[in-house]
Amino acid sequence: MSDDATTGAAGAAPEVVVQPSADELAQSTADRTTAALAAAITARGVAHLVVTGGGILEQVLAALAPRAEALDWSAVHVWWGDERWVPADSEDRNDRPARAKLFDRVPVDPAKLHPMPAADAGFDDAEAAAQAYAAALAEAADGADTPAFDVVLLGIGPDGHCASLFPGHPGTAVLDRSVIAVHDSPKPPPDRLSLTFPALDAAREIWFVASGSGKAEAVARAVAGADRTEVPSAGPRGRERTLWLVDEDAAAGLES
Ligand SMILES: O=C(O)[C@H](O)[C@@H](O)[C@H](O)[C@H](O)COP(=O)(O)O
Repeated sequence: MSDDATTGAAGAAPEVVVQPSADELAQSTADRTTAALAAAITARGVAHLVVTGGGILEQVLAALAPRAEALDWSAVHVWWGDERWVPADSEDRNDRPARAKLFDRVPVDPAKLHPMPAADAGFDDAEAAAQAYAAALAEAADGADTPAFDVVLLGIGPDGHCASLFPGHPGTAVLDRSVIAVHDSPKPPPDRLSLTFPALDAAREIWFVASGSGKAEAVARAVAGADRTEVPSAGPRGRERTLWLVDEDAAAGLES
């Protein structure tokens, strides 16, 4: 991975877009996602989307389903930014609501749907599963470690985490891999898989989506450019765009 990719220094400065409510945030983010993926397909014949778990992101995925006709979903690769290290049928899996709200409802190519491995998928441990996911990313990447994701949709925790990169956790210091196993996560369940900063920084566009007053302080610290080992959401920056898509409650701590 290059120095630029590891530091994020070359990434785009954050831009903030505020919507009046969570519903308007979900609807407008779905419109924006549809347009960005369609533009990627027009330009390159293929699009790479990264999704994660979380309440507002589930609303965004649900809002994408009725817009399916505006997009050639068969040309979209879907990757996960993080996943909980639990069995495939666990309610805790991030891919379950994502499939139920969107990917079971649109004509995505099953070969282009890339869930992170489940804990009962036959890997020795989460580390081996992380390596396998890194290999799948590299295989789709034309010589790089990861595809240049067209859109990465990230939620943010009240503590400032994104994906499964948590404040002060060892994962925030990993620069030599695209995927890590995470243990002792402060947010349950404790064992997870996550993309790393270098993998996220390789994206064309990173979009944080945040709703509610519980996120206001973390949003303000991240947008102000806190140390990413302390406020991980301050870290990832898209090469072309870093967008903060927030509702008024989540924007409450931002300077106007
Ligand atoms: O696996 C996870 O727990 C998520 O990927 C996590 O990073 C999530 O996106 C944020 O915690 C925001 O979640 P909420 O929107 O539900 O607060």
